[in-house]
Amino acid sequence: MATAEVRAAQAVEPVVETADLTRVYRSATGETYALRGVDLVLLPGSLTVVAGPSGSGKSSLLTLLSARERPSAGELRVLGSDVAGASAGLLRRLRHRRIGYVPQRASTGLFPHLTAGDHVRQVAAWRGDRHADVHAVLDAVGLAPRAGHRPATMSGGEQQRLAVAMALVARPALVVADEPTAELDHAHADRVLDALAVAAEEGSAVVLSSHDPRVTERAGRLLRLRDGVLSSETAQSQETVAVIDSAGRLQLPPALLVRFPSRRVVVEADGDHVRLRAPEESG
Ligand SMILES: Nc1ncnc2c1ncn2[C@@H]1O[C@H](COP(=O)(O)OP(=O)(O)OP(=O)(O)O)[C@@H](O)[C@H]1O
Repeated sequence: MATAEVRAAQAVEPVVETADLTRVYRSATGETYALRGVDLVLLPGSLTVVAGPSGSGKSSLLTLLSARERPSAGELRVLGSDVAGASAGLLRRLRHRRIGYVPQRASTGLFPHLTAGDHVRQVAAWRGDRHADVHAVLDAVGLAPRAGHRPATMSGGEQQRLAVAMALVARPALVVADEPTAELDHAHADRVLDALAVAAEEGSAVVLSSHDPRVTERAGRLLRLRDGVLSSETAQSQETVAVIDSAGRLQLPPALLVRFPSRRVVVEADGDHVRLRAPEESG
């Protein structure tokens, strides 16, 4: 008998929801399908790692999830906003106030005239937190001694850690980091991963991309991309956490969905548990 036990928890609003998400780059030489129909839900308090070979679509996915670009097709809701239909102004406010983003090349998000401390203070102000503990945020990524330095006098790894500090200050609801440990030694990579994990524990939805096994093994949830398609998903805990939308619809992960080929389910309530069972075959 096919059954699936789903923890009866309070419905949690997803931070990101995608359906059939597609990204096509068009150029004079033709079209490149970077993402082909990605279905994904990111919940508050989660740490998700996206892995996959070079060119598999990781940066394209993270750019969309951070509301930096619009999808070519499919649905993308970020913090309640439809990214395809939202105005440019609304997306800019969303990015400034509620989304921390670490670009693959950290230097692209830095201002030459600001010190490391000023960068973090500026982002905290965008997020409406003028009393953020800038020293603590820099210290979390091992950058407190560099608070007075400008980007030109910082190494690539220091700039990357500064980008992480800017992404994390004032605890945005969504943190998106594109290979945030690529330029770091093991000790600093661990420190950055610790800081990202703390953000997830404190309620942010954190999603990062990486090739590094040291990063992927720390993922609460590991998604593998291949040729723009999500090829597998692994959760560290064995618990199945599904999403119930406001209309009461339950989205089962693909591994459970196959247990219900008729797309019909018997729902049984038993104390604290709700049990989903495939109906008996008739005739
Ligand atoms: N601006 C662009 N114009 C045209 N094609 C692009 C553009 N950006 C990415 N692509 C293509 O889209 C596909 C996915 O690229 P993407 O950068 O998302 O992969 P990735 O997994 O992040 O790679 P890497 O690990 O090397 O950073 C690749 O085939 C890439 O060449």
